[in-house]
Amino acid sequence: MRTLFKNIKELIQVREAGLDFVSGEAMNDLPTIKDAYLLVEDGLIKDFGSMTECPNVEADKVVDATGKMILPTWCDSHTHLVYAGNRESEFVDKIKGLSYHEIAAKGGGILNSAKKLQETSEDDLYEQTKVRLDEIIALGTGAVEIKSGYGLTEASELKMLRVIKRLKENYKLPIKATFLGAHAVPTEYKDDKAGYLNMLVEKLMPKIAEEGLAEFVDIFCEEGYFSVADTEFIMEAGKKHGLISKIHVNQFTSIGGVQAGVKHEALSVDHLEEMKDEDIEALKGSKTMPVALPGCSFFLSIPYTPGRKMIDAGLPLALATDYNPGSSPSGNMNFAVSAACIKMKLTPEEAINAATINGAYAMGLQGTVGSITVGKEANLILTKPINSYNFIPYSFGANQIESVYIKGHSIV
Ligand SMILES: N=CN[C@@H](CCC(=O)O)C(=O)O
Ligand SMILES: [Zn+2]
Repeated sequence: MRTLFKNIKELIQVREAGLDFVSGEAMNDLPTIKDAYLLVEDGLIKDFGSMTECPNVEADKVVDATGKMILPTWCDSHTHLVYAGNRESEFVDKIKGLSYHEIAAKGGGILNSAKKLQETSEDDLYEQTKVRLDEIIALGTGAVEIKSGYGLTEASELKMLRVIKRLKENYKLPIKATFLGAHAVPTEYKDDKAGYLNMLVEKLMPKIAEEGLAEFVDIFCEEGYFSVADTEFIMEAGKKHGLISKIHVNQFTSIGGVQAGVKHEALSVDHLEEMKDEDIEALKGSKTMPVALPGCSFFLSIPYTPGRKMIDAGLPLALATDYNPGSSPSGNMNFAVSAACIKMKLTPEEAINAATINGAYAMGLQGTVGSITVGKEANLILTKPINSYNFIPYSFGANQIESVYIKGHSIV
C-alpha cells in the first residue's frame, strides 16, 4: 500500500536517521521543507522532499495537502490511561480549597482510584481505557506510554498490565507499559511500606518479567510516598528483571530523586515542578530525559517545570500529558504544547521537539517514531489549513488537526 501526500505547505520535523534527541540550543531548531511531498509505503515513511523533486510513482492513494502541514504524531511518554471511573468529586473539593495532600488524607487520591479499579473487571477496564486511547489518537498522539499503579495489589496490578497488553495487541500505534506498583502505599500495608516494596519486587516483578507485561518500572519518589532509598531499591530490582527505570520525582519537593535517577541511568525523570540548581546540574551530560507535565501543573495549580531554565542550561526536555483521573484528566498533547509555550516560555520549535523526538526517546522509541525520517512509522498529523506551525500552540484549546495517520492508515 502506497500513499503519496502532495503539495504539503510545510513538512515539519524532517530528520536524518540516528538522532536520539535534541537538547539545549538545538531544541530551537525544527527542520522543515516547504512545498513538500511525502511517500508512505506499507506503513513506513519511504521518501520525502521538495515538490519540485516529487517522483512520478504509482500510488494507491494520493492526498492533496494544499495549505496544510504534516508533522509526526505526538509522542506521549507519561500517562496513566488505565483507570476506573473518575474523580470528579475531588475536583469540586479542590475548587473549595482542599490541597492534593488533604484530598489524599481523607481517602481520596490514588487510593480512591485503586479501590475503584480493584472492583472493576478486566473487560470493563479495557473498554473504559479504549475510549480514552481513541480520544488521544484523534488528538494527534501516535505513540504512548501507559502505567499501572492504580491496582496496588498483586491481582489488580497484573489486571492493569494485562489491559495494556491487550491494547498493544489491538492497536497499531506503539504502546509501552510501565509497572508503577510503588505509586502509593496501600491501606493493608500502611505500617509496613518495606513489606509492600518487597512484595512488589519478590512476587510481582518476576511475574511481570515472565509474562513480558512491562518494559519500564516507575515509582512515586516524594515526601509522604516513597523515599530516595525506596526509589533506588525499586530501580535496582527493576534492572535485575530487565525493566528500565522512570521516576515520578520533584513534583512537590526536591529530595535527591533526580540524582538517584541519573545514577541508575533512568530513561526519564518526570514532573520536575520543583527543581533546585543541583537537580539541573545532575542531569547535564546524562542520558536521562527530563519530562515536564504541564497539564498537571495547570490542573493542580502548582508550579510549571522550569523548562526555559533547563533548556538554557543545555538540557533536553520532553513534554507529556500525565493523563490520569487525579492530577491531569486530559490526554491532549496539543494543550501540553500550548502550555509549554505560554507558561514555560518554550518557543513553538522547542515545544514541538519536546513533544515529538524527545518524547519518543523517553519511551525508547527514537528509532521508530518522533520525526519525519525514512524508515520510521508513518504516524502523521495532517493539519487543517494554517498559516504557520506557530498557530498550533497559539490557538490553545482548539484543534488544528484534520487527520491522523497511524502506520499510514487514516484513523480520523
Ligand atoms: N504524582 C503521582 N501520580 C500521578 C497522579 C496520581 C493521582 O492523583 O491519581 C501523577 O503523575 O500526577
Ligand atoms: Zn504520572
